[in-house]
Amino acid sequence: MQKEVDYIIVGDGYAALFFAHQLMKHQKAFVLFSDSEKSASQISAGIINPVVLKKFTTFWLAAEQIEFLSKTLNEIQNFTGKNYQISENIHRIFHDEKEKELWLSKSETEELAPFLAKDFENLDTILNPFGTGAVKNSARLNVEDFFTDFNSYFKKNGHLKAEKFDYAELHGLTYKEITAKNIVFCEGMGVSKNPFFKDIPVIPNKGHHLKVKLSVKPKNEYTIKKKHFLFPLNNGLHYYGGTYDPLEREKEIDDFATQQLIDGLSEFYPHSFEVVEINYGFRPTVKDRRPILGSHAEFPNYFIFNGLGARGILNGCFFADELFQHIENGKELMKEVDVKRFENKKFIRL
Ligand SMILES: Cc1cc2nc3c(=O)[nH]c(=O)nc-3n(C[C@H](O)[C@H](O)[C@H](O)COP(=O)(O)OP(=O)(O)OC[C@H]3O[C@@H](n4cnc5c(N)ncnc54)[C@H](O)[C@@H]3O)c2cc1C
Repeated sequence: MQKEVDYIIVGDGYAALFFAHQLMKHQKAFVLFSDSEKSASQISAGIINPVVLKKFTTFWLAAEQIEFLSKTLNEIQNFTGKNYQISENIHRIFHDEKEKELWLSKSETEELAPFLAKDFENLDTILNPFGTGAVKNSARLNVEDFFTDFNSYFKKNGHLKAEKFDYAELHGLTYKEITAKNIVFCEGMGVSKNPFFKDIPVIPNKGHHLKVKLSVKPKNEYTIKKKHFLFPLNNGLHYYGGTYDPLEREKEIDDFATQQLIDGLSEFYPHSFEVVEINYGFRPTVKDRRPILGSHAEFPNYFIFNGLGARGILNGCFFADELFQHIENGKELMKEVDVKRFENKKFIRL
């Protein structure tokens, strides 16, 4: 039987789920295609962080994105019954006194005052001779429950198509038995197989994380950051990651990245730990570090939502609304994120 919907969403990561939430909120009919592969989103740390922790700077729209995420997670709670925000601030371990001074001076600036706490702390169990600084307004997403619950919600409400979207079966706005008004492609690095958007320059940046069993657990369970993030999971294990391995493209675990993580953790965790699990994923990144949104030049009802980079949660949440407002209400896209910025470049065939 033929089915008519407002939207088809292709993909099941942060881009797809935050866009789906906009559709749920505005009572639009939709189906979402999920190929059930573990997405980069599902292996992400879930860190919500307004500060670049190498240089102690903030980034484009950080404050607006943090505020919007909090509002959105409250709205999502109305559908799934849970709020996935874990309000645990990041504690950045200082490498030396100089870094501490830099943090302090930055915390006086108008831009960073809302984010950099001035009272330093010394944490138990780990090595932090120069102390740690807390990032105010940082938090964490309960990644596992977020994806499990959305999946159940989609199943229960008839939104989920648990299959790979086969581009050859798409004819205009009809896909097999489904006809849609719009199609939003949210495939992360899977975009390279999409005949309509494959030439958009989305670049993979591979990342690994470990799940570890710590022999001595910190008394206060903060999110701790030195080279990577360490934080507790629900099951007694800790998450440690992730690496940035931009030159790696193989779909397998890299020994080098694994060792980098073991060394990184050993640097500040002086007790024994056991590596229980290793995972990897590919961040969809863009050279200009801006997401990619907008419609296809020839097929105006085909949309791309990609390029979320290392900030899938903040970018995904904020720009899902931008894209929805653009499609439904004709709101102009910010030029920084509009897919049109790639038009007229010779490597693009839009
Ligand atoms: C180790 C690591 C740690 C990270 N930590 C954080 C973090 O702490 N905070 C943060 O904000 N971000 C983090 N990120 C970045 C974040 O994961 C990405 O920005 C985000 O996952 C991108 O989301 P996406 O929805 O665009 O793509 P993806 O998460 O890759 O999702 C796309 C999905 O679509 C599916 N798909 C593709 N083609 C098809 C098709 N034809 N049919 C059906 N399904 C299809 C894919 O299989 C995939 O499941 C991390 C990334 C990594 C690798």
